[in-house]
Amino acid sequence: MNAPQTLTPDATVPNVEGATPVMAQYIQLKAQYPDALLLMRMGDFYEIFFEDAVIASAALSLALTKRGQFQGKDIPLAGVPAHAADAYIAKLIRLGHRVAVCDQLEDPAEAKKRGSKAIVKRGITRVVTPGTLTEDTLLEERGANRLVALSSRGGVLALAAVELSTGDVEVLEVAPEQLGVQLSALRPSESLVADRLIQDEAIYPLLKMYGGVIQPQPASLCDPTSGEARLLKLYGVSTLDGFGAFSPAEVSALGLLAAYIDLTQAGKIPTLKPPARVISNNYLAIDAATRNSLEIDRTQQGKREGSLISALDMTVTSGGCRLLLNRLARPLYNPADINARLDTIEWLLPRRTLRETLRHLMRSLSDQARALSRLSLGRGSARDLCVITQALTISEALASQLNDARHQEHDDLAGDPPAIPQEIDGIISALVPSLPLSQLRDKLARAVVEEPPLKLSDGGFIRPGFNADLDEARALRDDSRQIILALEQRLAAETGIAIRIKFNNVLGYFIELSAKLAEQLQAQDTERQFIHRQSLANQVRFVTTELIELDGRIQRAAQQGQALELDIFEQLREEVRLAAAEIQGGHDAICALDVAVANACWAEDWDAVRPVVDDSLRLEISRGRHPVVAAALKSQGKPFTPNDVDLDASGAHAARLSLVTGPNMAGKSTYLRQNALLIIMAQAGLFVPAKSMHLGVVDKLFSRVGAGDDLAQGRSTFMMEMVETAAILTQASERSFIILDEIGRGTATYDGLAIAWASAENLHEVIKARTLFATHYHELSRLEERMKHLNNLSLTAHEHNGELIFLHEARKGSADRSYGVQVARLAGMPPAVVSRARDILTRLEEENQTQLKLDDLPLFSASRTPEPASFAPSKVETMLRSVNPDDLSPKEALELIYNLHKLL
Ligand SMILES: Nc1ncnc2c1ncn2[C@@H]1O[C@H](COP(=O)(O)OP(=O)(O)OP(=O)(O)O)[C@@H](O)[C@H]1O
Repeated sequence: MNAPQTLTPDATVPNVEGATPVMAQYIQLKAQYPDALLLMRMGDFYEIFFEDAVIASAALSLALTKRGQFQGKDIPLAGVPAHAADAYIAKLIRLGHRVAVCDQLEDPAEAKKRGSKAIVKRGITRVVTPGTLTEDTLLEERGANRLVALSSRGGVLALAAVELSTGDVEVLEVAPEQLGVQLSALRPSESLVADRLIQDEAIYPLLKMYGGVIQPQPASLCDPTSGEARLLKLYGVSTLDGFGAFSPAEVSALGLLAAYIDLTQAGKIPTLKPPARVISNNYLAIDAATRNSLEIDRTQQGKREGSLISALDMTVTSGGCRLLLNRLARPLYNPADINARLDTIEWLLPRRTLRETLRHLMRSLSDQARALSRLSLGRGSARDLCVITQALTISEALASQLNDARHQEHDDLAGDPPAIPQEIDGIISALVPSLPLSQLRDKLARAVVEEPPLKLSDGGFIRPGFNADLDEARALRDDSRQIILALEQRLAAETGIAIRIKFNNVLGYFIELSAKLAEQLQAQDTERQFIHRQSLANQVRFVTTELIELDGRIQRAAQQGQALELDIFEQLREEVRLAAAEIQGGHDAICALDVAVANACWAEDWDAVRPVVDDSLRLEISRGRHPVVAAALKSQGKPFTPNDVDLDASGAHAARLSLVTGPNMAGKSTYLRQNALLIIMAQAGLFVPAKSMHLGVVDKLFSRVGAGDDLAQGRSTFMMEMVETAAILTQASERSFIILDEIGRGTATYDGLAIAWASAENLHEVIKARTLFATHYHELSRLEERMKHLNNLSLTAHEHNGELIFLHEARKGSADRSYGVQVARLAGMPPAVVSRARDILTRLEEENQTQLKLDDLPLFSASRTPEPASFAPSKVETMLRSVNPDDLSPKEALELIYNLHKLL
């Protein structure tokens, strides 16, 4: 990752003395964006000069040459062909650079009219940064690309996020200890952060880990009043009230986004949805370490393959896939909202033919959201218009399929029509276009050819018959070509020489003859009809007055045709832009439909069921399966053993904490993770791989499963383990779900056992959350006798003729041994080491080294001594630390006092 740099236009006037006009233009533009690599369009190339050329040539393996001198030194030069620029830009972005793209703002012919020395007008058309990409070629198809802004006002921290390619904007207030949860859920590619917050010791490491490329922002940009003004401009509204009430911190963060969009899009305004205010309490909180260890969207090695999403994803559109990812990244908390999603899947599940038809229709869709965003940013091509047309047509077809299914039911069943899920109802209304939108769709279909060229400049994308003026210009151009042909034939007949008329961009139309024929022509051309234009090695080129005239006519017709096409494109683009909100609504509906259909298909394939989700404190799963491990085993033709879990935080119907023991490799980790993953799926509103599941919603999910070293932060494995366990013990509530795998194993046996024991007691007695606690400390199983709401589970294995057989079955009771030595043998340890280990083990067991007098210990509650003085900063201290008194207005200072008071 690059070191943070500022990306702000610089107003300093550079010294261009002695530079050629083009170089002066380059230097002036570059001075405005000193931190971005400047690519300047010159003809068919984007040229890069000076230091940028050196950097880009090394990064892109380009030849580094020179062009002229400036202030007595050679000017380094590198260049990339304009048609391939996107690929080069993508590479630079991936390497952490920012790229300012400078384009020609007029036709070079226009510049020539101002005089032979006049240079073409050029300007920065956009600054490409990781979080503001919109080009398909630069984006990951199935992932979100977010830009976030982090700001604080009056002691309140706020995060705003935008996904430019789909127009989604979110904003939320976030408690400092929840920043990791929220950042890791958003996974931004780029973060705009108020300068002051970067200095904050608690915040910077989180940004470094989850924030993507960090862009510090000066305090002046964080001011909420100017932020509000920028937002009003961005949304084209006169007040933000229509979007809801935002706190000064939220407005400040949104204002940072607005400023950056303005800067990087060179003033072009994207069509964004109104900012959605995220209430963190409406979602299941999953902290970053838990998210990592559960491998929701990628494995710990960073791969999609092997993650939860890769096992579940049967979506057929990229927007649907992004939505599924979002839903898994941020599962819901409110049972009613969860059940609304589940209703949809339940409705779709038995309707297999309908599902197949819907999938078939959706499969042919291109990425409509991204096409729309390009069009609103003044980019995009005729192909993007086709994407919109096709999406609107398919939307209607999808709506009519859903409607038919609804009516069919009505006909099939006597009496009242069955209730259709609310979500499906909403999807249908969003998919049926309003009259103006369906008229726009028809117009687009009439206007744009079926397969338009990639680039607008290639022309030919408007259908014949759509615009009379265009048809006329084209007819003239085509007729003229006929006339050229006729002229060629006439001249050939007149001269007796096989005249060939050719065309190039420099000369226009010309006659080209071999040197020998040219000599013959000139010899017989007494009237000097043929004017010499150019001599090449073997060819000579001529023109005639008639040919020059014709050339002019043809070029004018072609230019007029092209200009007309571009005009029509602009008009259509504007009409699409004006209809953007409705088009986006339809797109969102398709994504939701895709996710629901995909999960219904997945549920059918995997025999998944609808979880019963309510506000109890239960977790009861019968024959649950790990979605990823079961799929991996199935692909190897191996079975997966389903397992049950039964927990109740209230302790009324089942244990609150299950201690899971069992030999190595017996499946403890798989069992723990499987239950956490099923909770995530259920709260994301998805069917789950089990025979049945009853879940009282979980507020926070914690997983402490095999942490790795975090050497970058100077934390050892054991330290990481303790940091994560501490986070659980301080943040979990009765409504949380916790999985703890072998805590305490990274230190000496007694220390580890003592920590594991005390943690288990604390979870049972104080936190009272539903917990699965896997351990190799078999001594802990004795806790079952001492604690009312704790039970023992074990994953068993049999030893048969020296062979270990794993049953992978979670049963009541505890395991007596770990079979570690046998597992070491299975892993291929040298036989001598295994045999020696066996001897040592027997000896140790005989000596009963770990036999402790633990039964004499008083219970946790009884042994609790007064809490030692806490060294961690209090919430009041944290809030005070996060403000800079000099930044506060009197109103904000007052607000801060109120916020501090609330913490008491
Ligand atoms: N329910 C199951 N059905 C079938 N195979 C399973 C099941 N659970 C686990 N396995 C297989 O057993 C292997 C080991 O499982 P896991 O890592 O969960 O064991 P463990 O008890 O946590 O081991 P250790 O104590 O050594 O960390 C898995 O990779 C998987 O292939």
